[in-house]
Amino acid sequence: MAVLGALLWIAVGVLLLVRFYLHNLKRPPNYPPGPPRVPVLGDYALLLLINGRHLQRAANKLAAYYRTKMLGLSIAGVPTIVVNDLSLAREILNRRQFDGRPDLFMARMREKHFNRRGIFFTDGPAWKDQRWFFLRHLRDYGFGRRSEQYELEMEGELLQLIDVVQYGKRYEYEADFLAADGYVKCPNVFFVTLANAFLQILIGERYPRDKASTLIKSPWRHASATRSGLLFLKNGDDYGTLFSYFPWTRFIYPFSKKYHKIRDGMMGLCRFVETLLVRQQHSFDPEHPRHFVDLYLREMQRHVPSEGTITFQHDQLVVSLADFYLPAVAGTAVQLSMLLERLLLHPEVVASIQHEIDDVVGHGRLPSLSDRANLPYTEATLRESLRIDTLIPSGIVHRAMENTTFQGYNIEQNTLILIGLERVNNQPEEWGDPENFRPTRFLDENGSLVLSKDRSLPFGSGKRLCAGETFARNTMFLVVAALLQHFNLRQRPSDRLPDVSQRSSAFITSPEDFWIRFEPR
Ligand code: HEM
Repeated sequence: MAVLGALLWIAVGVLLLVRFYLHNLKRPPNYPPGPPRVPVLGDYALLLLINGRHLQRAANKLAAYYRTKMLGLSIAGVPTIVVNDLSLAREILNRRQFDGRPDLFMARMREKHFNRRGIFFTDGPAWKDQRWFFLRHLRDYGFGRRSEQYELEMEGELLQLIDVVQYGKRYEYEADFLAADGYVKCPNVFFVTLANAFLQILIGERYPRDKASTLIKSPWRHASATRSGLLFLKNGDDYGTLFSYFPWTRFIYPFSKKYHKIRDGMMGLCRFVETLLVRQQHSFDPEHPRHFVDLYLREMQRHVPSEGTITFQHDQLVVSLADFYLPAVAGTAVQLSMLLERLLLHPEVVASIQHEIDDVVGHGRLPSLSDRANLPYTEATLRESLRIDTLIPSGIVHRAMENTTFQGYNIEQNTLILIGLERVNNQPEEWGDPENFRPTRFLDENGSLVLSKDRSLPFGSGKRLCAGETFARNTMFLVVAALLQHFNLRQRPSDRLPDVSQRSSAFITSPEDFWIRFEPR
């Protein structure tokens, strides 16, 4: 009897082991090449071990080891595919089955009550309604078509920026980004300009220079809206962080520290958006919508929510607006800073841009969007910066919405899909010398811009293409052209040249904050 009992226990043990193996360790059939499945954290632990500061580069290393452009991983038991090739990336981003987003806890951390809201990390009808509404109504304000109003307002902001960097601090809060010796801190110096450009579109208001401290310093315990947003961008990661797979780890030190940075960052940003909304709601008249937020508030009134519908509600608006504010201000400021670092390393590029602007625009007025077509070298430099310094190294994670196949491999529903945008934009087979910052790669022998030469994907592609691409490109062009028309770039004599290999990467890639002087030409 005792032997029978022992045999029974052994059989149960073996069955449990087989079940554990099948569920946790065995790679799914016909799955892209990659490492064996590791229990618990899965390949996330492996990526952290290989390069914890840069998960996209860790995935590149694994892909090179397995000689594949499509790496099959398992992140805490969730099948995950990393695509590291331009044509595969284009193909997958343009297949509707891959337009989903996973329901990550990191994404839920962005909402007061941990609901899934906004545009970045939602899918299905709620995402479609939000994205459509935002783009439909922002299209006329520089998000699609050119907008006279946006361009006029931008001109005002740029004149102020030029004054700020040339004549220095006038208000106490400006000490945050203006030093007494005339040097300015990047990316902070761009926060007011970019926030005002965006807020004028959204709520028809800007913060004049004497009142712009709100955009830099927060009245609350935490950082300002933009710096709060940066906390989220610099502490989140491509895979959704550990909290997405084991939310309970947020209670355990040292993980709790990181958790609070992400959570407090997003709460700070949402609180800022809430205060903007309260002001608008007080004076809202549905008969006379004044700006985008009024149009949304009117839609909220019209929209009778059916059970389970979450579109056009207050909390949805807050997170969606945060999803626009975050890249429009924090993201664009970081991208501009990375470009300035490149320009410090390449004074010959600065000289060529200045030469072009002097020829085409002169000094009597600021460069405008009408000049863009006549400033191909400047435009090519911006494109080269977006390519070589890919802001979001793995894009925003996608989700397979149904069982399907891709390149002959089986892709299960709910597989996570990461597109190695940084790798794609720097793939040697595509670019020849991707490591060189060379704007002329986008020009022909006459110096004209050839758009077909720009195969980079800094903004993604397909239905989930960045919603702010046009706005970002236009705004960056205007800022860079205005600054280089007026100034040369100088570093402190004691500072070393930027080392772009030292940038860290989380949800976005970003350099350490640095100081620069805009010296009048
Ligand atoms: C240099 C600046 C920017 C870069 C490099 C960038 C890049 C990206 C990338 C790679 C994605 C993910 C695409 C995907 O899921 O496949 C994205 C999504 C998005 N971007 Fe941007 N972006 C920038 C600026 C902006 C601006 C200025 C805005 C709005 C004001 C914006 C709004 C969005 C939104 C709302 C999404 C989510 C789209 C969706 O899921 O449907 N971005 N961006």
